[in-house]
Amino acid sequence: MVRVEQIRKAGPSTPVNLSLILHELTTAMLLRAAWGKTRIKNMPELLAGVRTGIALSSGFSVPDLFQTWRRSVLAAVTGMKRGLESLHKAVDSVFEEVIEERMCARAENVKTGAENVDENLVDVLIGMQEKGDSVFPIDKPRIKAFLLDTLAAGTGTSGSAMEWTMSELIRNPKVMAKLQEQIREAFRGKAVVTEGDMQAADIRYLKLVMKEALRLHPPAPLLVGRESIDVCEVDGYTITAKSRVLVNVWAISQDPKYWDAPEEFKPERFEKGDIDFMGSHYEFTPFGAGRRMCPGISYGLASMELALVSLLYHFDWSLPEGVSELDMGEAPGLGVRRRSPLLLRATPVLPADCAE
Ligand code: HEM
Repeated sequence: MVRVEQIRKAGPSTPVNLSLILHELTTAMLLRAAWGKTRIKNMPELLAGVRTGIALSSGFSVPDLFQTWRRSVLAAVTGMKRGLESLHKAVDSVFEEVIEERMCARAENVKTGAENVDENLVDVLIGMQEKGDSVFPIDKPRIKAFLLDTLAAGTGTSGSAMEWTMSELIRNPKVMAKLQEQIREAFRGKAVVTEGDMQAADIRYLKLVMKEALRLHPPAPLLVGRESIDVCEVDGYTITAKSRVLVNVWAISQDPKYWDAPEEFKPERFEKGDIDFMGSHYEFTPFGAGRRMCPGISYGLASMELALVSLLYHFDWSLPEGVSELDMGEAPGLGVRRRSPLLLRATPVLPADCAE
């Protein structure tokens, strides 16, 4: 799971770039689930294209302010059209190759009568295309759009959630110590912690820590933009029909109207009460709400739990020598990423030590 060996190799005195490790990990995990491999050719181009797509599809853009023919003219003038075309060029050939490869593998399996034991998301989508669904027909462009959506929505978000959680734990050593104690107690003596171990253990404090990190650092702070269907009034402002609406989850989840000492990292605030992130408590919606709510919530939470447990079970974490305070600044942009990479020292803790 987490590159425990890679981190261990760095030794306790060399800081590891945890931001990089976590983002590579989430991308590799998603690629494996989506199309069955963790590395592909043109990977940097693909990931750069995905980032461009996120930037172009989120936030404010001048063409959005107009609803007439001016929108398409402005899209050309402001470079938005050019950006979308280069994004298409970067990602389309990669997706084309992946789909072709899986189609050949499926055809080969049919020919030889072999079972597809490693079925992945692309296989499932091709299967749906072959069956033909009259209500929700799937064709190749839709498969590509689905892959792009999953890659864009599922990698940066999980990686960012993990790196902010580790950042808050470093800043709050008592919380880190309490969590590590529970994790090491739950998995006493195990050489590695597996998904099965995690399900059996159900470490409640970890869930509270993750909730609190997502409250302070929601990875998609403005959610996915909505369009109003009818004219409506909010706080005395008239919102016309077909307006682009952005919901500022970041501000809402730090609003003192709903949260006591909102700027403090206090996982215990979730101990009592039933606030969860399933979209029915509007003061806390890091995964959004309603029909466009994150469909990857279970996958995202499970991978976050497993990565955090591995990091906290196997290592003690500290700031690099000579650094007394962690930079908690956010990078400009619409995803809330750290301004500087998270560099930390990792001191290995042997499973045998956890059994003491
Ligand atoms: C901690 C991790 C994650 C967080 C915090 C997160 C958060 C979100 C949020 C806030 C939205 C927008 C919801 C709305 O507007 O109501 C969203 C949409 C989405 N998420 Fe996630 N997500 C995470 C992980 C994932 C993963 C791992 C996947 C895929 C495996 C995924 C797939 C998607 C998809 C496909 C959408 C819909 C995009 C669209 O509507 O076009 N997410 N996510």
